[in-house]
Amino acid sequence: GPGLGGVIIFRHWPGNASGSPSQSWQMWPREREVWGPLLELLPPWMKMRDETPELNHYEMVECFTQISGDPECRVVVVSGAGKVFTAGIDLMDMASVFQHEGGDVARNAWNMRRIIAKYQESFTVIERCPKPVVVAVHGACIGGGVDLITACDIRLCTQDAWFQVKEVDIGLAADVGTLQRLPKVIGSRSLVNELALTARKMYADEAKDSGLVSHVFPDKEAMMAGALEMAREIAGRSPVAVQGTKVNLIYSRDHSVAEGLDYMATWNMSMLQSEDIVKSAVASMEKKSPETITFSKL
Ligand SMILES: CC/C=C\C=C\CC(=O)SCCNC(=O)CCNC(=O)[C@H](O)C(C)(C)COP(=O)(O)OP(=O)(O)OC[C@H]1O[C@@H](n2cnc3c(N)ncnc32)[C@H](O)[C@@H]1OP(=O)(O)O
Repeated sequence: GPGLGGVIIFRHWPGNASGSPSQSWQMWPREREVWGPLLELLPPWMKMRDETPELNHYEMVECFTQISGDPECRVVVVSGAGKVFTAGIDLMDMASVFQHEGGDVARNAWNMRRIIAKYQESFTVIERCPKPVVVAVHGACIGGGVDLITACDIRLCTQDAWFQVKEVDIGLAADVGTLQRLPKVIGSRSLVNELALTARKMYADEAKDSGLVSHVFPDKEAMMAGALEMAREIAGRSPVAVQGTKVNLIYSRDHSVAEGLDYMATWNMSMLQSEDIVKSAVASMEKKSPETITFSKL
């Protein structure tokens, strides 16, 4: 939107018209106006995604791949529509995707591995997107929802939010990111283990105390206002600086300090030559906010 450098909001709702959850993604009407014509150009198999659970991951991968390469977009806000943020995987879909009718174990297993990797990719694509992703959680955030939010950069929630690593309750070890990313988000390994092994609910205040979320808002309206204000602040800063910061934070999380510093030096040997630095330094000396600067698209 004007002045924002592009904030795109996608909503994940856990209830279809009849009230039962589905793994569908919906754009806000304003975004649909922009993206609608493009959706018409998609091949038919992509339009089948609501009916074909195994294809659902394409929506996330397609969406974030487009965002990654879209110079108009500088930051993303993900929120949920309806009663809760997300009820996690559609248990009805899961039954059909994972059921087996005989066949060779090795071939079944190989196929299963391929399916799991596709599901994993639908959240890894968020982390790989160089644009920061702010996620705003209200109500329940269950199972796959925790996988999703741990791949985001900034987590906000409402006072009524709760989080549940539910997988052990449905007989599986979480396999699309929670076990890998949650320990890097929450400082206490013991708490991560407890949440993942008992599937107990964690409510907003504990989520804040543990570091899972950085802000708790009284209600969804206040949270969305806070999320959009945060997005506005990020979008108002140099995209070279912002995207370089996200990429290097994630690289450093997964590498030693020495490797991270080495990567950073290689990164900034070109990025420090950006015109954004001169513009930002001049504005800073003139005591102007970076938001007053017009940065070129990236
Ligand atoms: C490769 C694998 C990739 C990802 C794996 C992810 C693993 C997970 O996500 S595990 C978590 C799975 N989710 C759940 O177990 C959630 C179960 N649901 C609930 O806890 C509750 O329904 C609720 C979301 C907290 C909402 O509660 P409430 O407001 O009381 O509504 P309900 O009456 O319970 O539900 C309404 C309606 O929705 C159906 N439903 C709820 N959750 C799911 C679901 N995950 N999948 C399918 N259907 C669900 C529920 O059965 C009700 O249906 P009716 O037809 O109206 O009875």
